[in-house]
Amino acid sequence: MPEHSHGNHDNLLIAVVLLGMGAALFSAFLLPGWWGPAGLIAVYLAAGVPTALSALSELFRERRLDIDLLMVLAALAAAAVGSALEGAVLLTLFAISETLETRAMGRARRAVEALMALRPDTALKRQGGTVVEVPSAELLPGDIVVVRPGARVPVDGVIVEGEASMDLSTVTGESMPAHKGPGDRVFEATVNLNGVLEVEVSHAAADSTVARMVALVTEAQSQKAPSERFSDWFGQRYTIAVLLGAVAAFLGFLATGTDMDTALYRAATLLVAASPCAVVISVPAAILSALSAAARGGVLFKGGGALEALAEVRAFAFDKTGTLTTGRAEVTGLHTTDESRFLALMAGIEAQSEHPIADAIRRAAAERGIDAAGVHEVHAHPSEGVTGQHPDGPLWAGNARMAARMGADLPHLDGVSDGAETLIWLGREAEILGAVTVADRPRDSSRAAVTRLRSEGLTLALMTGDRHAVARRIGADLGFQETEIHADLLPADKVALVGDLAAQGRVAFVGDGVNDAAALARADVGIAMGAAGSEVALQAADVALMSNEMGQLAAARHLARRTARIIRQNLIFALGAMLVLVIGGLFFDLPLPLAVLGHEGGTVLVVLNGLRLLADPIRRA
Ligand SMILES: Nc1ncnc2c1ncn2[C@@H]1O[C@H](COP(=O)(O)OP(=O)(O)OP(=O)(O)O)[C@@H](O)[C@H]1O
Ligand SMILES: [Zn+2]
Repeated sequence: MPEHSHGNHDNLLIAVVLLGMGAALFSAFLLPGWWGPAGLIAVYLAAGVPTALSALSELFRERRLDIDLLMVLAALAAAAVGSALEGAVLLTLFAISETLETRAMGRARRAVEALMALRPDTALKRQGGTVVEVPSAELLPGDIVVVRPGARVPVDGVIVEGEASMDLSTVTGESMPAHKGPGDRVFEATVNLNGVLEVEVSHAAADSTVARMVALVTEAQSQKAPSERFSDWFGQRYTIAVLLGAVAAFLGFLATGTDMDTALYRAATLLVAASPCAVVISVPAAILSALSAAARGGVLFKGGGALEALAEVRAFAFDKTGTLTTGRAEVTGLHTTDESRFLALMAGIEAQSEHPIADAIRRAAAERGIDAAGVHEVHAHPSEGVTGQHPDGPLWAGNARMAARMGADLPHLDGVSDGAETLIWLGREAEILGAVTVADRPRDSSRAAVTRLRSEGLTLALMTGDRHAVARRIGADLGFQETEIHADLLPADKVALVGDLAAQGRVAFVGDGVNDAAALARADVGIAMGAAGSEVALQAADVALMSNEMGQLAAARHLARRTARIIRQNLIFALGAMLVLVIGGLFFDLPLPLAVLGHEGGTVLVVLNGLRLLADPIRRA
């Protein structure tokens, strides 16, 4: 809690404060004795001195006026006019509420670190013919570990043998188990429900997905959201104003004939009544909780700013491939005279590409037992295709735009050229060697998510580098209207379109981090899907959905809006309470202990209200 950095009242100090307060009250109301003054001194020393010291050091070192200084001043003023007991009540309640706040905020902050505790300490590592138990931290990429049924996976890796249902909820927030088999990635801390797996380690424990999630959230929590910057700024200005106001009120009371002691007491009451602790802590309490709740549901916000921006988004723009669609394309047709040579060249030129199209082509070749030809000097041309050198001469593979760049005239292929599947041509300079159609299908969760966002009155857009016919087929399937579908886009076109949307309000761009980093960056909120295991997506976005579950999008937006609502509630409540207390102090002789109770009680209440977000069930929304 750097901004509300009340001194750290540790347990011992709190115990001394409570004991001292007990003694002072006992002496005041039951049996007077030396323990009364001793108790008061104990309270002032244990609660006041550490706070005063840290506030003074902040004042001189960072030139910041800590709100807590107001509390100490008020307590001293109370003591000066002979109301030391009331000053002690103030310090005691202050110390208690500080402790509660610190605990609560710590809980919100550490909710994500709890994920770390789920990582198994040891792993069963295969060594020759046997299996030995080793510390997970010592596993290296390439090691093979055995994961028994019911066990948590000790590292990030790829399954080499075995199949199992896996509970991925710790990473993705999805409660439905997923089936995983050879070649699939598995993540540290997820649970193998029923199979025996052999997993090849891909990352050391220190840079596993879970470790990176925790690091990202911790980083996010340390960043200030815009409204947080406001409440800080407000806290600073306002603290000075309160100090001056109390002095003015003191002089005012004197001028209107109040005696010295009463005037000082009432000024001290005002100091407490008007101090803005609750206002300052309203925002961080809500944001810390929301960031943690989201992360446990598999949604990583890169900071409070992303959370606040998402609450205000008016338009969602979607990338198609790998976002609305599964990104696992299939080759659906070959149009060539020599299929094996064609596929060998295609697989060769696409050997390095990470585009889903390339993956589909490589799989199609592998299924037919065709080896990829050796193609060198391969260059990717975003949104067009790839070029390379084969011993027989240069090669290119790509769409109509790529063909045009090569000066090739495209033949008309009946039922294909005007079909609704992605069409990739293979050519050598101006000569066409053949074509392949590739189709991808919408994710199961896309339609419901799109419908839901639309029903909430948001503007939607589909943006793709693919051709119109494909975009229209997928778009219509998902309920996009003709005018919302934009195809044949270059990455720069996506950026420009996002800019157009941004003219009407905040825009979120939802992508997969492949070829759309610029649009993700241009949008007010860049959201990456399927970020578990994809470094690019994690880096490029403001919000990363660990799973491929589109439903998380609406859930994340709900959490963001709920956070904004709770922040608003908190601010209104905090300002309202302050107003009531100040009016009480100015006109109704509000006793100091009541002002303190109202002040500290209000502060604790806004923290607890913020903490409600910690329970937000993002994964079920
Ligand atoms: N490696 C590649 N091989 C062949 N063609 C490619 C390759 N990369 C891109 N293309 C061509 O460029 C088009 C646009 O690609 P781009 O990556 O911009 O969009 P996309 O990922 O297919 O779709 P979206 O924009 O919806 O994500 C593809 O449809 C394809 O025709
Ligand atoms: Zn306070």
